[in-house]
Amino acid sequence: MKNIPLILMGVGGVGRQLLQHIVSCRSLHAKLGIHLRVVGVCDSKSLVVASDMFSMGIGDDILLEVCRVKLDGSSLSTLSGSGEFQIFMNSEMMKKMIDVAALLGKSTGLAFVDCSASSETIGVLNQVVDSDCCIVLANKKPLTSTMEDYNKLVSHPRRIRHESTVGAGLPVIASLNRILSSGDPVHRIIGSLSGTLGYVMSEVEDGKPLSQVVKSAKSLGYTEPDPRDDLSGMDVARKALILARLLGSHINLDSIKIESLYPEEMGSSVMSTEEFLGCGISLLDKNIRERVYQASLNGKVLRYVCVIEGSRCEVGIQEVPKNSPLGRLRGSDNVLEIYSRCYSEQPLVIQGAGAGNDTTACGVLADIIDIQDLFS
Ligand SMILES: NC(=O)C1=CN([C@@H]2O[C@H](COP(=O)(O)OP(=O)(O)OC[C@H]3O[C@@H](n4cnc5c(N)ncnc54)[C@H](OP(=O)(O)O)[C@@H]3O)[C@@H](O)[C@H]2O)C=CC1
Ligand SMILES: N[C@@H](CC=O)C(=O)O
Repeated sequence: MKNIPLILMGVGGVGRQLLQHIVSCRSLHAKLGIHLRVVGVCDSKSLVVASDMFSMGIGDDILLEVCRVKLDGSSLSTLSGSGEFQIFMNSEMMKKMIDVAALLGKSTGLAFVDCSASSETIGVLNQVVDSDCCIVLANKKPLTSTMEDYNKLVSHPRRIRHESTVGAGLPVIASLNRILSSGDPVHRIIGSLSGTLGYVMSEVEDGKPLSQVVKSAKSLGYTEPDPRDDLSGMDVARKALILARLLGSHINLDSIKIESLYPEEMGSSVMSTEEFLGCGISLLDKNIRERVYQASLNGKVLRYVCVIEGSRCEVGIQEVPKNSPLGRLRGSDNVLEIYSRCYSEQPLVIQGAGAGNDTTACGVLADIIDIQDLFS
């Protein structure tokens, strides 16, 4: 049986769903000759590490209790069953993860799975690649930091997987890698890459107020922890940057033209997420309703579109024909058109659910299985 030891960072919507998938896929994975051994799980404050990380990992009953505890909003330090695991808090966490990476990385191998939404994980990830660890990301921030961080993280392409950073569970990165590795140059990507903004645009088009729709998107697990990351266009810009860098552009986030759906006065330095959702956002209802109406007069609909073409990389609202691939998009679906030498007249089109905890966690799990060859 091939053992894949892993540490999960982030047990929010996606991380919890991943743990549940890992537990429920035990017999399927056993048939494939694979065992996923979870040796550590952390959130923003605590790290739980298996006492016997070389052969046992954290038991499934405890992994499911981790999910229950986090869903209740409690701290991981309230977990029962001491002896099987140890808990490290705050500043001890990072040191412990790097120690575990040094112990397991070059012996059994170890995968760090980042399902957080934080840029604080970049420091750990940068260090554990030096211990030959693998990295699997749903979190876009590590790949959208500086070019130096990016180059370090992708320096061993076999050891990094990040399919869920763009299009959730859709095979976007894998498809692009296949095209690029065959020498077929990609010259244009256009698409709708935000499940939240796709859902928002199609629901607003159906007459619902933006403020109500964004709250639904949050409760459906589509938004970032702070939905302003979606509404500012920043989350789509991160996806665009990941794609542009994959195509070979040496650009940073500040090279991307980004249209925000809210003004600076509603930014995170001015009001909390709760204040924004409680009263700020309803002030945006009228403007978007008018824009939708104006577009409809021309037989068009609004979509939040990402365009990458040569050195041009921009994300923002466009009026598109109702009866076009972008215009027909509904709900949280993403669509991506890829134009290359082989796909010149008719693009390669990838479409489907582009957000949600289940599909995202499936994408992460498939990435972990995809690196199985690196483990014994
Ligand atoms: N939801 C979706 O449809 C998709 C999400 N993604 C990405 O998946 C990631 C997770 O999203 P989601 O689960 O919705 O987010 P949540 O906000 O639900 O969960 C985030 C988790 O990360 C933890 N965390 C925060 N800081 C750190 C840190 N420094 N170290 C370790 N853990 C930390 C949080 O801890 P605490 O509980 O203590 O706050 C929380 O458990 C995001 O990066 C998102 O962009 C990607 C594709 C689709
Ligand atoms: N908030 C994101 C989640 C996936 O990356 C989105 O809405 O697309």
